[in-house]
Amino acid sequence: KLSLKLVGLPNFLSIPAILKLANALSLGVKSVIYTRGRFIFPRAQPSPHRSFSEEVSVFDNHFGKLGLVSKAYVMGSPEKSQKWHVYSASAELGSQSKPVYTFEMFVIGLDRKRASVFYKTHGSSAALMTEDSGIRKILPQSEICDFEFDPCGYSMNGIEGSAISTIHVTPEDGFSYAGFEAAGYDFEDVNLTQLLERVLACFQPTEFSVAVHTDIAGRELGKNFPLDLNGYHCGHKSHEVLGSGGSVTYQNFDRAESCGSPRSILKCCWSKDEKEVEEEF
Ligand SMILES: C[S@@+](CC[C@H](N)C(=O)[O-])C[C@H]1O[C@@H](n2cnc3c(N)ncnc32)[C@H](O)[C@@H]1O
Repeated sequence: KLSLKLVGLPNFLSIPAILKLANALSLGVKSVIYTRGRFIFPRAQPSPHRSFSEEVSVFDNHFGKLGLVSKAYVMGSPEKSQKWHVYSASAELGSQSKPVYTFEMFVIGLDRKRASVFYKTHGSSAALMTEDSGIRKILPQSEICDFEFDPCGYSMNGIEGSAISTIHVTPEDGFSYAGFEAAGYDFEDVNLTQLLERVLACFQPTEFSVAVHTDIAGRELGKNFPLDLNGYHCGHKSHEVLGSGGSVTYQNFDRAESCGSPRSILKCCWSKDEKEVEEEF
């Protein structure tokens, strides 16, 4: 299994190189899944990243030749600009008995104080950012390799047995966002709602979306998740069955303007003058 997280501009040039290396090891492709958020300033992007259909045709060109059958979806509310694009291609229906779950969160509009942790200073370090942001507490048993960018920004990869996690933070005010992904965890052991709340506590975003992917049909976790989340309004929820027999559940959330509940882990301290990322369609 090979997992690539591409932050910023996706780069598909690695696909032929990966297929060539796999071929040299006599490894075939059983299934492929590609997910991405919305297209921001699509006309300013180089081909094939101006639209999802362009990206899908590149994937189909590579994986169709290998006999994989593909499906592509755009998930999310028609009223929301935030979307979840999913491309899936597979050679056969999954035959394993234990599902592999992937949990992805995309948070937008970070609380300024939380975002300030991810700015390089004289005394800062990636390890301190991991501690001070609360990222260390998200999956406390994981081994973390973290990196601080100059003048700001943060990335980490975590590993815990066969499970992995990754976080990438763009803290610049006005267009701040962060991505979190955890794959290979047994979400019967790791409570998904608590995991989600630990990620939210690090960033306290104005808006976020969650996607839960399972590679086996009928083993969805996302259907009744999250049950109850204080401080946020649940938005549109969508569910798609993938060609491989797996599925994706996707949901948007917006911060409630008043969150007086004593159970809330979130502070209502966002400023209304923070603007959403501008975009073109
Ligand atoms: C978390 S990084 C994304 C890095 C991504 N994992 C990569 O390898 O390109 C994005 C944040 O780091 C900042 N940054 C600083 N130097 C950068 C660089 N050389 N490449 C990418 N991002 C950089 C950006 O302004 C942004 O806030």
